Amino acid sequence: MLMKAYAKINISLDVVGKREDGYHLLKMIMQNIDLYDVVKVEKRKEGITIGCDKAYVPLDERNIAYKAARLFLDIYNIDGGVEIYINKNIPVAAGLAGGSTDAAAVLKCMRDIYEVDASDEELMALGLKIGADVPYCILGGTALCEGIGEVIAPLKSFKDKILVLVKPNFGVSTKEVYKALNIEKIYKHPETEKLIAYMEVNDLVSVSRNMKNVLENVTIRNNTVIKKIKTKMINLNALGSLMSGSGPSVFGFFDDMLTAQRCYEELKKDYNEVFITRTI
Ligand SMILES: C[C@](O)(CO)[C@H](O)COP(=O)(O)OP(=O)(O)OC[C@H]1O[C@@H](n2ccc(N)nc2=O)[C@H](O)[C@@H]1O
Ligand SMILES: Nc1ncnc2c1ncn2[C@@H]1O[C@H](COP(=O)(O)OP(=O)(O)OP(=O)(O)O)[C@@H](O)[C@H]1O
Repeated sequence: MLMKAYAKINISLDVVGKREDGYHLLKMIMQNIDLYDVVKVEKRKEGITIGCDKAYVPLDERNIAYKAARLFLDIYNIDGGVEIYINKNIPVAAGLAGGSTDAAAVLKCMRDIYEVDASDEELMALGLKIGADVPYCILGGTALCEGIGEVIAPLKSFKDKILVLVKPNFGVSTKEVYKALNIEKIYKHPETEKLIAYMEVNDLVSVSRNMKNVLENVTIRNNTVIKKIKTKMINLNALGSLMSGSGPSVFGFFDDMLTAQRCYEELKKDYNEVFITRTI
């Protein structure tokens, strides 16, 4: 079975508290984009094997898709295995939920191929054991995510918005970014309700001007290139530009394809991983 596993961007990301176990309480607007890995899952008599077309992705139990398969087999008491192959197009350690979306696709494929009668909610609860972004990746689309990411309310679709996405030539550790955040020192929080209202009336200009991610300043502190990309995008007529998740990927929204194309061409001169895509 083949499945597209879509990347996400954060149109906003707010941290509103901290749990006793150190996990942060969030309020964020998540949005799928038309950039995806292709995940192939096939039934096997026993064992879990992972293959991938990119050498830098781990192929053993460190792969989050492996963890998803292991958990699924254990929880549903399945006497069998799977062979997984990932065509990796989503940049890694990028703030785009690349691993989480693969894990979500594996859970959904295994539900089908092993004919397990599990609801999306049940799969989301299972996904949460693997990572905080996995429940959203199971549902996808446009959504407000709270809790540590697992309390999900679907929002009106915000599809077909053009964006340019740049992944600078380094990755960041989500764990380290959250560790370096001082909640008391968050200077400006996103106005999430206002953003949702703009999204509901498809007002891309106002959404772009008000996007905010409180992790941005943390990641920028050690990686000034993020600021540089944001400025360049704005100078190339992006309506607004923001870092996604814990970074370091940066995206900018555009009114039209021609302007986006121009920005894409310029950024391509300096960065290897540049994409022109749409929200879906
Ligand atoms: C930055 C985001 O991508 C925004 O969607 C997510 O919050 C991160 O989700 P994720 O990568 O699936 O996170 P996990 O794999 O569960 O956790 C990685 C690390 O990030 C930190 N973490 C994650 C989620 C959260 N709500 N609070 C946290 O403090 C924890 O230290 C954890 O050890
Ligand atoms: N299937 C997978 N795809 C990509 N990376 C994976 C996968 N499984 C494990 N990893 C490892 O997970 C780490 C984080 O990669 P990932 O691409 O998921 O980060 P991310 O996009 O920043 O995630 P998030 O936005 O959820 O924080 C990397 O160090 C990578 O080696």
